[in-house]
Amino acid sequence: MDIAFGNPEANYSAAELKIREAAAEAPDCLILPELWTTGYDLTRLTDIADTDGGITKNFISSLAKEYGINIVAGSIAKMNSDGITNTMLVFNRKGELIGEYSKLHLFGLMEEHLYLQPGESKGLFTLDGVSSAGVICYDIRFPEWIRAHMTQGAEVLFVSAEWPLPRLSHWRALLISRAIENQCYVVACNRTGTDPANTFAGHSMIIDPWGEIVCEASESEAIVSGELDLDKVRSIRQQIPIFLDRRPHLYM
Ligand SMILES: NC(=O)CCC(=O)C(=O)O
Repeated sequence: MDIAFGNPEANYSAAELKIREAAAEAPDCLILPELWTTGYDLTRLTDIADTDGGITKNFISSLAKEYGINIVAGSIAKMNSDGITNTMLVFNRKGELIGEYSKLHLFGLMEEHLYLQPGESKGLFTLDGVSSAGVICYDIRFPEWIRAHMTQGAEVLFVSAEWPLPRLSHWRALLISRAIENQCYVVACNRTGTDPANTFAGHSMIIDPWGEIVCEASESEAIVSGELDLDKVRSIRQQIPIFLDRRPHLYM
């Protein structure tokens, strides 16, 4: 989706329409992009961040429950007692909040470090019995961070992003690499449109554990969908058993 700069009201309305449109197809899971309620209006976050994520939690929880779908609700600027974090919220089919992950690596080029606090813990959660991980945008440049999730059994990596167009080739290459090296599905959602500083790349995509693209959007707004065959993860992990062949005691 495109994101209205610093305008949560407009973004909740737009997201609701899109969620209802996508939910009509009865998917198992939906994913939204990074900072979808505010965009990168960082200088105004103290006014527009969501306190404890309360508004977004109620909003997404009721949609997840209404349609009986899992929602990886991208990330939002969440106002906490000790600052603002860029936080992913994950809801199950009952509308229960089952995962919360704050972006670990803040992206200096977009001045995140000046306005946001980094997270301190992993983004692991289980959806419909599937062990999954969620990370945010710049995090995909840190393969060791993704690996730390995969060694704990994750089979699907969800990525929410606001990734700019000039680095579209990095977006695609990094996501495909994370899928191949971890033999996992990558389900990645990136915003489209522009803000005062950037034009964004779109190209939300799903990649299978062999590195093949299951579906990919263009630079325009779109709802793209694909099917995940988890047996594929398991058979590739048996065929080329990288998790057994690792020699981590020599890696430091
Ligand atoms: N929002 C982000 O974290 C952007 C990361 C990015 O553009 C990159 O090149 O890395």
